[in-house]
Amino acid sequence: MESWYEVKPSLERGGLGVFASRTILPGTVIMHDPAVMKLELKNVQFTDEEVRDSFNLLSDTDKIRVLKLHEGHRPFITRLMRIYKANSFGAKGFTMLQVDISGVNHSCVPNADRQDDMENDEKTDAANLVAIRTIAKGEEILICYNSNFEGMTVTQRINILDSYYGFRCSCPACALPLKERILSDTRRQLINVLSSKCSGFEPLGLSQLDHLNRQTAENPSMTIGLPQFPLRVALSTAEKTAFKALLAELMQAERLTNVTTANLYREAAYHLMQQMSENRYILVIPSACYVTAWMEKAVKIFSDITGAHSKQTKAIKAQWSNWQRGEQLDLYKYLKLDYLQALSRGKGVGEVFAVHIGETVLNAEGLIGLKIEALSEQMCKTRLREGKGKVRGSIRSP
Ligand SMILES: C[S@@+](CC[C@H](N)C(=O)[O-])C[C@H]1O[C@@H](n2cnc3c(N)ncnc32)[C@H](O)[C@@H]1O
Repeated sequence: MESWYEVKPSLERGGLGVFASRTILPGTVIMHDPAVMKLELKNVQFTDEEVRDSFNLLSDTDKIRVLKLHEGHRPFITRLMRIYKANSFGAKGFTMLQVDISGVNHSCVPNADRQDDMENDEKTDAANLVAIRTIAKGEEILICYNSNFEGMTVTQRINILDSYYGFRCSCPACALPLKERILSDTRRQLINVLSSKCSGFEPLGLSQLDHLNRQTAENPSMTIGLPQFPLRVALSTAEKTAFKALLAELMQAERLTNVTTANLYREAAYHLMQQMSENRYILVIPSACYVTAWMEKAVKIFSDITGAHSKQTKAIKAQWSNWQRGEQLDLYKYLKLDYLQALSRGKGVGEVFAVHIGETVLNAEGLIGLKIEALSEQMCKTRLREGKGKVRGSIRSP
């Protein structure tokens, strides 16, 4: 099969870069690249001897491939260590060198992602280069070199890229005019707080990166990575809902939309449904609106990124229609809100905020229907306080 890419000089970034040789759709595996070297991070850092011993195990062809790689500027004594540091990627307790993927340049708003290869759910030592949006023929393929960049300000990203990779990033997120940059920095700081909390950790302390430079970069305190501490207090379901929805919105505003963003919307919708199911007999309309809007966003992102007919898009659509069969959402789907609004205005309810779902009744034609009562926000609060929406008997999870 014709290759998806070609390696050639990158006029915009200097050195070599990897370019799309034809249009690449989101989700495409552009490269599958087995690791040629893998080092365990036993004592935080590995030694020159460990790098050399690992290199000596390579075939002659692979040795030549490694020695051709970019050497970087960092002050290590041996050339092998400089090459390894400039081109390897960290993966929990290990670092690995995948020669072809290491030729891909960086952007803080990438169009591709380097992902660990999973075969039958088992992590292999290979990595895949996967398109995360449509990449036009001739466009440079770019990945983000640091998995924490989403939550870092422009200064923090610039300091890391200069200190460890020796270049100044000119991507759209780093080249923003001052006013927009301040806004973007604020969003990124919020992303750091929310993404840490949503993964069960206190936010990463990033302030030391504001003063990082090439001199301080090699201090052991800088190279051990940022420590993460588990959350002191676990998040409530309401916090999970709000944090995940806000995080997804911030990722979208920063043009970082990816499959994780879609999953955040899906999880926010799920947590909100969990809260709704605590008062199964009261349907709060804004809650149903949010669940619907978030699930529609999740479906759209999966469809945009992985394709309208991909396995992932089909799975999330199936999940959404399954959830819509849950009692409250099912009712929301069929509620004629305009009709309810007109009816309730006549009765002095004003804006319909919620409906109280009563028992099944027979109507004039003898047909079975649900007795639905429109509630204003105030009435809804009173009913909830009185526990009138509470589940009687067993509860079906969303
Ligand atoms: C892993 S190598 C990538 C391939 C490299 N361009 C080459 O010619 O082999 C990393 C180095 O590429 C360069 N680089 C990567 N992304 C860049 C960018 N956005 N702008 C300028 N230089 C970049 C830097 O010199 C960096 O240290």
